[in-house]
Amino acid sequence: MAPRKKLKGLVAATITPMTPDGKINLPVIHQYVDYLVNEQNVKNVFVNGTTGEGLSLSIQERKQLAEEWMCQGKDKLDHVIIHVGALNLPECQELARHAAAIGADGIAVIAPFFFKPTNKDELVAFLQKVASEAPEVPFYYYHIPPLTGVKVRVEELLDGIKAQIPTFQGVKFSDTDLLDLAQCIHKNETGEFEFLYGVDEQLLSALALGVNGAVGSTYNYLGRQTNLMLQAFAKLDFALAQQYQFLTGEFLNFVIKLGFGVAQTKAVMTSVSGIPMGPPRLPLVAASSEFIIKAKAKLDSIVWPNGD
Ligand SMILES: CC(=O)N[C@@H]([C@@H](O)[C@H](O)[C@H](O)CO)[C@@H](O)CC(=O)C(=O)O
Repeated sequence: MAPRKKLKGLVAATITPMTPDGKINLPVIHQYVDYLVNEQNVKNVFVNGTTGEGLSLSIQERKQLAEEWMCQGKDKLDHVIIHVGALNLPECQELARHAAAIGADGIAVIAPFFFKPTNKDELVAFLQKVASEAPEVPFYYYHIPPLTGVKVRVEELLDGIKAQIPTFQGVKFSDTDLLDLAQCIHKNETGEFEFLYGVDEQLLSALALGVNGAVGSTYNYLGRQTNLMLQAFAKLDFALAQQYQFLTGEFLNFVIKLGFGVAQTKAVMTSVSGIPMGPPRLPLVAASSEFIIKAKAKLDSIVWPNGD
């Protein structure tokens, strides 16, 4: 087997394009891949996660989307990570086997959040049963306590994890607890695990702690500017890196006040890229036209450093 390319840099948490009548819109993905690669310089994707409304899709739809991303991303994308988390173990396992069969570069799993694991051992037991169905595929734990309500600290979860989950590759860390994140990276002295940060408005702080990359919704349409922030950081030009973070933050601060979630992300992406992302699926409802106009005007008003 060829040595695995290390996952670093930006990963777009993909949106699931939908038709106006609410079906998944697979033909759009070809254009979507080209847009990410050519316009945003983003070559990694995280499919069927939060932004992709993964938990609102049927198993069949999730498989079709995973297949389409693999097919359209071939020779264009570096990493296609498929989120296979669900509320029940058999569905997670089925999706993990499917992701392995289609050659996914990694799988990720959130904690189940109806009946929740109450401690590290229960959570790891669940993750292990999913990971073992795809024994050749790198496994990421998707930590997103604001949505799952599962607050097991990741630094605890890491202790002994490789013995229980030999494919354990890292964590998609979508939480603001930077103490937990810092302790994870501190424990990862040998660098065997990857940490991908998931709170886009705070990425610069996570870079300072040593994360390998980031998975997020805004890298769909602010990937180019965020990549420039990563470059500035790598060159130790912290003042420039801060400017980029402040400006992406200015946009997010503005839209968060208006009410910002996956439905609004779909609308912003449609308006920035011109690719029709369609409406979200219930219980989410489409962004208002007032939101779309205000968000677009805000984005257009931002003056990026060096005219980028
Ligand atoms: C709660 C949430 O949706 N968080 C987003 C962020 O990218 C978020 O949209 C961004 O930081 C703006 O707040 C990601 O962490 C989600 C994500 O990566 C995914 O779709 O799987």
